[in-house]
Amino acid sequence: MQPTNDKVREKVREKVIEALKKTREMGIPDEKTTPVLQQLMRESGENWEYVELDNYSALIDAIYSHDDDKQCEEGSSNGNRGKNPMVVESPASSKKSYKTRSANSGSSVQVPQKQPQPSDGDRKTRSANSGPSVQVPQKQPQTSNGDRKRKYNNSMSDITKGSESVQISLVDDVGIEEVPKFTYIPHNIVYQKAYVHVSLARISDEDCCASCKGDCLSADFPCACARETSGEYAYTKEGLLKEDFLKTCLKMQKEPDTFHKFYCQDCPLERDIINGTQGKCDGHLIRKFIKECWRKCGCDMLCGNRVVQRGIKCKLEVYFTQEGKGWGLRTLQDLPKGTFVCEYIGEILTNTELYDRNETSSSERHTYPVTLDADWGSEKDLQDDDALCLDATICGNVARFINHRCEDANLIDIPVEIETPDRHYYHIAFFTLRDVKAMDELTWDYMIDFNDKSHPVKAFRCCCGSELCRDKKTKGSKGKSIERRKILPTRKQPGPRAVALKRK
Ligand SMILES: C[S@@+](CC[C@H](N)C(=O)[O-])C[C@H]1O[C@@H](n2cnc3c(N)ncnc32)[C@H](O)[C@@H]1O
Repeated sequence: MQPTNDKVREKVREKVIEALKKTREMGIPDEKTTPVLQQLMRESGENWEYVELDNYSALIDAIYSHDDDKQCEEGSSNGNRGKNPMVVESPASSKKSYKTRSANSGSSVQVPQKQPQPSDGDRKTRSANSGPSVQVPQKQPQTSNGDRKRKYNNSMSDITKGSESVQISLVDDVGIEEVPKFTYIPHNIVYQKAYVHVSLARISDEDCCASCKGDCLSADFPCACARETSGEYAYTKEGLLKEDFLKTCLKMQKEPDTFHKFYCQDCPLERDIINGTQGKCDGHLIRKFIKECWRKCGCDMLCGNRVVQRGIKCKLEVYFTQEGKGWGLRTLQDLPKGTFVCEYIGEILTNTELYDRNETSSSERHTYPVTLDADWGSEKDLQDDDALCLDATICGNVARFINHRCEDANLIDIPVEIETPDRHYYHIAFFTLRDVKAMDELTWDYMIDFNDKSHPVKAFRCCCGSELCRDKKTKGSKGKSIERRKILPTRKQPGPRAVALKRK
């Protein structure tokens, strides 16, 4: 049954009253709020979710922006308006805009905003060659009423610089953070010594479906590429991951001890080069893989067994979280369970290279290396010069912003075999574990054992906010057995960058 117009009007009236109550609390009179609220509603497609977000921060910002614009215009007519001599503008930084977003459509309405007048000389400039960072982050100047700091929405319309088929925006609702410095890459890249052998000759006839045509999912029988998943495709016709597959992958994560494990004689993850010791292997899960059709297959690019290789399709946004986790990733559209979100992309390094990189680089608060399980179960034990990891610190994609959440994260990472028929190198793809609503943060469980006292490096203090957060002071409790990720490489001296998001 449709709600009546009266009911809708009543609901809107209540929402307006709530908004005015909030702005009055901040000493903003209704006559200032009302026109800005009306404009914001028009521009956001009447999206109250956006207006109310973060305790009405978009509305409050818009009111102050409106004030500043007026002051700018007055300054201009007085002949005072001009460029801040302290700011060296990059082409993108000169396009500073106040941005409204529609949570449902993911589309954005740009309201051009004039450069605010400099109140002091504390704006920082950015070099043009430091990755996709094109903003001029500013410290917050005082507003005219002096009691509330003016927020600036540092924003970028597309952090991918056109390298993905969708644009991915970045916003700083808090307004204080520098835009992250990194180079956006849409595909993994070998750093120097990592051995990744891609060649069509390595793909045997049994490892591809050369005789297929069109869409493998529509054929009467599953093709050779479905062999990995017991003769069934991992994807549905709608392009979602199948329920059963998702369930098993999650069970592997939650109850690793109920699955078969491989134990190495000389585990690369337990080597401590500094002390010259070798710990006992904890065992590695033989994980479930997705195998996608690829170049040697006869099907076409729109085949339903090619999802990850077609790249990001969801509307995503990088934003600055309020809980102390730094930047995070959220979806701008509702995502059904089993949706492919993005791959974890970075430079492919050997363990040794990662170790050397960590030794020479300055310590940073956030860490971005993820290990690949690398050939567990193969005949020879892996050495650090062979075992691979993905490091998104310098070069990476949007996945480098996905924060950790203990136990009830909404994403899961699943290994995907595409162009190499072995398990030495593969892709790490993120899929939704349940239906996710627009504007929800996307998170995955890094599987960190926060209680592991024996570990040389303390993981970050977790602020995931989950009721099931593992980073709690559990006196006398050893915590439950989890499939741990550990620091890579183990010979790294304790330091904040040494925590790798490692799966064991
Ligand atoms: C892969 S990065 C995620 C993006 C990062 N927040 C940023 O600003 O670039 C991993 C880092 O984010 C931070 N982080 C992720 N999840 C967190 C959590 N639940 N609590 C606190 N910090 C977290 C930690 O500093 C961690 O080393």
